[in-house]
Formats: sequence, structure tokens, C-alpha cells
Amino acid sequence: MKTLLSGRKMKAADAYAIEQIGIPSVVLMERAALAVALRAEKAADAFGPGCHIWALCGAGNNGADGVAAARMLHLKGYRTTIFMAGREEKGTQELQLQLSIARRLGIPVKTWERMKEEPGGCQVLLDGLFGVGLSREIEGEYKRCMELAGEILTGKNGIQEGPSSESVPQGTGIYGKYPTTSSKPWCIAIDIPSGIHSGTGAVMEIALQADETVTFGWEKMGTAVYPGRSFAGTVTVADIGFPKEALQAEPEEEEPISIAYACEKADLMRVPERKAYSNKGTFGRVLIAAGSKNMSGAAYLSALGAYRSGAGLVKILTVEENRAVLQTLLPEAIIASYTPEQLLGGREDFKEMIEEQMKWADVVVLGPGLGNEPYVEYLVEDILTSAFVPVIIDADGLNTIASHPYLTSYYTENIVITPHLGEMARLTGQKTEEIQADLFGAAFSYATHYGITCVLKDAATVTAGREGALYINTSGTSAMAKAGSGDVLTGILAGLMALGLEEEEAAYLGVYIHGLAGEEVSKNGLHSLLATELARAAGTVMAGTKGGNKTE
Ligand SMILES: NC(=O)C1=CN([C@@H]2O[C@H](COP(=O)(O)OP(=O)(O)OC[C@H]3O[C@@H](n4cnc5c(N)ncnc54)[C@H](OP(=O)(O)O)[C@@H]3O)[C@@H](O)[C@H]2O)[C@@H](O)CC1
Ligand SMILES: Nc1ncnc2c1ncn2[C@@H]1O[C@H](COP(=O)(O)OP(=O)(O)O)[C@@H](O)[C@H]1O
Ligand SMILES: [K+]
Repeated sequence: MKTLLSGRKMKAADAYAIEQIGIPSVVLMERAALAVALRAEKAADAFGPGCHIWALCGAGNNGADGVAAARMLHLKGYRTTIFMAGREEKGTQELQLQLSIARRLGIPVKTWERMKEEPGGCQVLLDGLFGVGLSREIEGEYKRCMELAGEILTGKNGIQEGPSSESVPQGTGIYGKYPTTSSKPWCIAIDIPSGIHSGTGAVMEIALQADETVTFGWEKMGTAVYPGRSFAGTVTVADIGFPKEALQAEPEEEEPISIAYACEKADLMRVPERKAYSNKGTFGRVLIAAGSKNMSGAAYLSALGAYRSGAGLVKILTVEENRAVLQTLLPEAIIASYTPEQLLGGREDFKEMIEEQMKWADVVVLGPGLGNEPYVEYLVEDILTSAFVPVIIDADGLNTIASHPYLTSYYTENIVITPHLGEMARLTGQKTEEIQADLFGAAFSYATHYGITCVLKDAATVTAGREGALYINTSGTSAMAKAGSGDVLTGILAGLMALGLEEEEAAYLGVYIHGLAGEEVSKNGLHSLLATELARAAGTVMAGTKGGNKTE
């Protein structure tokens, strides 16, 4: 698992390394600047002779990193100019030190306005305006400086020379690839793109678009979620000598959300092995309460996801009308059915039937395609009150809870909810934009308030455990932005739980596997993905796990 930090936590780790361990600040800075300079060299070499590197620096230590990197590049023979924003005399000690060294070496140091006049512009821009010290919206002079830098980065201010921007491939953000000839400079963000909130990924009024980001010690949470993620380009984490103990340091102001984790390929080994001496019962019984009249697809996709990710037995509990079609689509599934009339006519009988189904199940999926007829409220209530196994609630299950908030009183610790932003907005009464502005905060608050696991789905999905542990997903592609993807996810989570994983682990690992499955299918192009292919590819991803391709 990768560890990611909020800016405040990072500052606390910085301070710990300097004050408690005694590593001088400038030693850390020298290594940070070197990591940036090495990336800048590669970009400059790709442009060839005549490349002009600019370091755009603020008055804090992010700016000091930029000045130090500029010095290293100057000493290697690259043409380098430093542009300063903010008041130098009010800058940090480190900045003043780095500037005095740079000046003694004869590196030009100019104010940011002079960027407009510099003949030929730049080909590589180091963004050292703000790092993890950014604490408020950007305005005034800094904003004007960033507007100008933004124009330069998009080739709009006319100072660049070269072929038209349409004729060259632009900053692809792919590690190690640079436009070899371009009218737009290659931008390397130092630590984090300036203007991005290091904890939430929000744009603090304005932000600079980077092609790549060189960050120090640990990746910042703000570059793992959108929009920060799209401003960062490729992120490289440079080891600049922080000891692991620095992670114990707490930010000055208490901050509940300061650390998050992200799965890596090695985490696939958490999938349990498939034992040789086993039968279908060994691998868990998944019950999928899904579908409504003329809506059978969601139930099918969820069931398919569960089978493809290892469940031994899958039963779909749905309306009678769906029986024939589901049996044809997925003959491997058991079908149990009810009619809404039966439910409205005799609640007790219906409840008994549900209780029997719940006794059968090891894991329940509740919600895909259930619709919003009045009977769905009873169905949700009866399942929540009679299930003593993990229940994954999605889609109309969540919408029903949003319309009937008393249903949250049945939440227990083995509930996992998988809302997308719209569903989360309905559940919490917040606006979608508010949730989007802080995915970590939204998932954390809901999960810890109710003591459940919350999988808040987005292009970068955030999972919060019931005690507040946060996981950010790094796999997946835009090909997955298609109907049915979420239904498959519920099945994958259920399949992993059926294999024996606990709710929280199944949730973040399932989201990761789902994303990898999306990447697998996207090899054929980003537009054509079908949710059924996603389910099949989940099986392929799991074939690469410890338990997926061998038996003990
Ligand atoms: N030894 C170390 O510590 C190491 C540090 N390292 C580097 O230092 C970076 C952190 O440096 P930093 O803490 O000095 O803050 P930085 O990000 O440069 O911001 C500058 C100042 O701007 C201010 N400010 C905030 N918001 C503002 C706004 N909207 N508009 C205007 N001003 C605003 C705010 O000051 P304030 O006004 O709040 O007092 C802030 O202090 C880190 O990202 C990494 O690159 C590495 O070298 C490793 C070793
Ligand atoms: N741009 C994207 N990049 C990565 N994953 C995405 C993207 N867009 C959607 N997804 C994933 O696809 C799934 C969509 O779920 P959902 O909105 O519930 O779809 P549906 O209800 O149609 O099944 C989520 O798991 C989400 O994380
Ligand atoms: K920066």
C-alpha cells in the first residue's frame, strides 16, 4: 500500500525530521531540488540546444526548492532564469539563502512580470510558487502571476516561437515522454501544482497545469483526487531522506484527515487462495436483491461480477417478471422471485420470505435496478432488519434510504455503501459540488458518523472505513464512465467478501480490481467498454492473484 499525506501532515513530518531528528532543512531541500533538477534535465535535453529553463518561485520553501534546482541546472550548463513572485525580503530563511547563492553564481533573478518580456520564452518551467504551505484562495499579485504563467504554459501570450500548437503532440503526462518540439513549455510542478490544495485536490481559485510533478517523501492526497490529479500529470515521489518515524508527527492543529492509502499491484496478493479441497459452498453464497419490472440488467451485471470474482454460489432475488430473462442471461445463477403485490398484500409473509433468504446468504447486495416503487421501501427495511451478514447497498437501495432516512437506524458495522456523487448528495442533503470539493471529507464523515464502510465512487474513488481509515483508488480509466460499471462493482465487492475478506478490505481492494479490469478492457480503446466485459476482466485481474491461478 502506498501512503499519501495531507499538506499539514507533510509539514508536520518535515518539522519532525528537522527538529526532532536533526536533519538540517537545507539538506532536505538540496535533495528535493536535485530530484527536480534531474527531471528538468531530461525535459531540457529532449528539447535540445537553446532550451531556456525558468524557475517561477514564491517566497516560501517551495520557491526555495525552485531556486536551488535552477542553481543546479545552471551549474550543469543549462540556460536558466529565476522569476520571483511575492516579497523576497519577507521570504523564508531558506529562500533568502538560496537566492543569495544563485545571485553569486550570476543566475538572472527577475520579478515575475518580466516573464512577458523575455525573448524566446521558455521550454521548461519549474513551478515553485506554492507547495504544501498553500493555505487559502489565491488572489491579487499571485493570481495575476499565475494567470500570466498559465498563458505561457498554454502558449497564449505570444512570446513563444515554434510550430503551431496543433501540429505537435502536447504534454502527454506520460512519464519520460516530452514534446520534442513545441510552442508550449514542459511544466514540472515542485511538490504539488501551485494552486492545488494538498489535502483535498481542490483548485484554490487558480492552479498551474503541470506535465509532471516531483513530490517529496510521500505523495500528497491532493494529487490523487480530482481536480488536483489532472493538474499534476505524472507524479514521481522522490526520497529525500525523511525517516519513517516522521509519519508519527501530528499537525499543529488537530486534523482527522491527514493520511490515506492506495493499493498497488502487490496488494492483489490479499485475495484469498482458492483451496484445492473445496466445494461451491466454501466460497460463499451471494444474494443479490436487485432489479424491477423491465430492469433486469443491473441484477445480471452484479451477479456476473460476483461470480467472476470468485463467489461459489450467486442467487438473484428479483421480481417475477425478470425470472426468464435472468435465467437465460446467467443460467449459473439461482433465481428467487417475488411480486410487489404479494408484498403489499401481506407484509409478514414477505418478511418471513426475506428472513429465509437472508439466512441462506453470506453476503447481500441490495439495490441495483430496484426502482422507486413504494414497495421498495419495505424490501429495503426487511433486508436491513433481517440480514446479519455484510450488506452492500447501492443505487436505488441508497435512494430509498435517502427518501426514508429512518432506514439509516438499521445500519450496522457490516454495511458497505457504494454511492456515486449524486447518490451521496441525496443521502447527505449536500450539493454534489460540495461533495466533489472534498471527497475524503465526505466519505470520512459519513462512514464515521454511521460506523459503516463508504465507497464514494468517482473517477478517483475514495473508500472510508468505519473507523475513518481512507483509501484512494489509483486504477481505472474513463472507459468505465458507462452504464453498468457500478453494478459490476457491487458484484466484485460481494465476491471478495464471499471469499472471506472483511468489508473494508474487500471494499478498497474490490475498487482497485474493478479499476484494473477497466484498464484491461480499455486496451481495446476507451470508447467501447461494456460492463459485461468489465466483469470478465475482473476475473482476468484476479487470475494474477495468489489465489487466482493455483491451488494449495
Ligand atoms: N525543510 C523543509 O521545510 C522542506 C520543505 N520543502 C518544500 O517547502 C514547501 C513548503 O514550504 P512553505 O511551508 O514555506 O510554504 P509554500 O508552499 O512555499 O508557500 C509559501 C507561503 O505562502 C503563503 N501562502 C499560503 N497561501 C497563500 C495564498 N493563497 N496567497 C499568498 N500566500 C500564501 C504561506 O505563508 P502565510 O502567508 O500563510 O504565512 C506559505 O508559507 C514544500 O511544498 C516543499 O516544496 C522541501 O524542500 C523539503 C524540505
Ligand atoms: N472517468 C472514470 N475513471 C475511472 N473510473 C470511473 C470513471 N467514471 C466512472 N468510473 C467508475 O465506474 C463506476 C460507475 O458507477 P455508477 O455511476 O454507479 O454506474 P452505474 O450505476 O451505471 O453502474 C464507478 O465505480 C466509478 O468509479
Ligand atoms: K509548486
